[in-house]
Amino acid sequence: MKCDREVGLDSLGKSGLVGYMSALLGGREILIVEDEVLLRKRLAAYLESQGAACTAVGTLAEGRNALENLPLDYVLADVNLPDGLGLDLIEVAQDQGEIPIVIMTADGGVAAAVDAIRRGASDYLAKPFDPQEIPLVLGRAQSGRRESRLKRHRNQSGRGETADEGLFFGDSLEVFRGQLSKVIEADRRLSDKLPPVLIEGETGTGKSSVARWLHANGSRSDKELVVVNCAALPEQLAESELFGHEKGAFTDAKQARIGLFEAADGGTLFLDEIASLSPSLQAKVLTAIEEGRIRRVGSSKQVDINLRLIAASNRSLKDLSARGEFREDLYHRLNLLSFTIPPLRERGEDALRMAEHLLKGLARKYGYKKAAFSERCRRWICNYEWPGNVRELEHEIERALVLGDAESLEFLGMPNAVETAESPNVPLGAAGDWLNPAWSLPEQGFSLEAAIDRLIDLAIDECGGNVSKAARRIGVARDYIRYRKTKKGK
Ligand SMILES: Nc1ncnc2c1ncn2[C@@H]1O[C@H](COP(=O)(O)OP(=O)(O)OP(=O)(O)O)[C@@H](O)[C@H]1O
Repeated sequence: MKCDREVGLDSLGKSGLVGYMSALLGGREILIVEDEVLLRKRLAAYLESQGAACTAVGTLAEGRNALENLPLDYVLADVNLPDGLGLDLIEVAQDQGEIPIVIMTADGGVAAAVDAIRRGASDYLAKPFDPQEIPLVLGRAQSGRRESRLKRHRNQSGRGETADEGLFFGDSLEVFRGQLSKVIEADRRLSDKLPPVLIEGETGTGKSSVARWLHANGSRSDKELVVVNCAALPEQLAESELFGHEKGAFTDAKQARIGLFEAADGGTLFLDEIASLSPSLQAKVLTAIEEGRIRRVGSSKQVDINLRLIAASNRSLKDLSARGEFREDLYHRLNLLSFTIPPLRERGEDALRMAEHLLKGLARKYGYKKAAFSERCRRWICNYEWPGNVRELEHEIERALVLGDAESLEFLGMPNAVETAESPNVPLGAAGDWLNPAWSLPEQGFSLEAAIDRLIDLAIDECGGNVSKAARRIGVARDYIRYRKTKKGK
């Protein structure tokens, strides 16, 4: 965490560095708490030469007093002070409006540095250090503070209307919303060891959106949400991506790295398309959930983790496990709190309400004050099958808004005469229909994008979740499937 490892002084260039320092330190009030007189004076002289105003003291009591009474921007504190530990100032700095505090540790004081960060220090400087490092460390501390503020702000607003605003439930998902609220209530009571949640539904029905909603409205919203598209994980690296690895665990493991489970510790891990994981990884995920522990690749040690796991699948895990294509034990573990989001075509008039909700957001995004669907388009929204579900609807609206007449929106490929609500629905969503040679393009149009996605899903499904095999089966590169999946995930 020493600054020159992340932001090289050289990389700023001399004039850039001078500008950077004066912008950072000019007019700033900095408290130095250091009992070594010479170092204290040197630091103060350097910071003042950069335009900062310094208060330099030598004891914990003086440091506490200054923190409680002066309007400070930053604090630099030594660990060992004659009357106690400088680490005790971390809490005081936080109470005084989260003033960034950097701890100066003695030579080789790694344990103190780790302790300092754990207790909430912004960063540390290991002695001896070059005073020129200070502005960079303080700069990082300042942006870290900004980020945590922003995050808190987002979470606070996400807890109320804003999180709801993004997601439209409507009448058809009202029961579902009630169930999700119950999960959130139960979470608040449990606080620890939250049971996993499974969300199933066709592609584009909103599984990822619901996972984000659950996180944003839940008790862990101030912690990380780590999203993993299991279908896009490179096969050979999937285990180390999920669980991390030790240095030298495999040829390219030049450094030890934590995995996504550890990254999500304390927060939420969302495993999208969980059925794409190999059986051996499914077993490891099960162990992680049940024991609350993971093991990095190449390590003999286990690491405790405490997270909320949300898994999603656009294929029924029950069916897959009945066919032996998904581990039954993992399915049962996930099935405890499971929800299925219905496809858009089964949500009745909510399809139109959803379209209006999406249009509102998109019109705002593109700066349209007035935007509305044509009457024909409204009928089309109610009649069409929407095999790509909400995603397809959203893309159609966005395309129409950008390319067409915003005040009377029409979708590309919409037939001239849109039937009334009584017209029969053509089952565009089923894989067999458009693969059948006797099939012809239906009057009301057809989504090629959704057809490609469906074909890919079908291939993955038939190849037991093995993406490489699926790619060979439909004659495309594995990367193409990953590209489509990543594109969809956006
Ligand atoms: N209830 C909803 N309200 C508002 N927007 C929604 C809703 N459901 C889905 N969307 C939008 O539809 C798009 C697709 O949703 P999402 O990615 O959550 O679907 P998904 O089921 O996870 O898809 P996939 O199975 O392909 O991963 C997103 O842009 C999302 O914002």
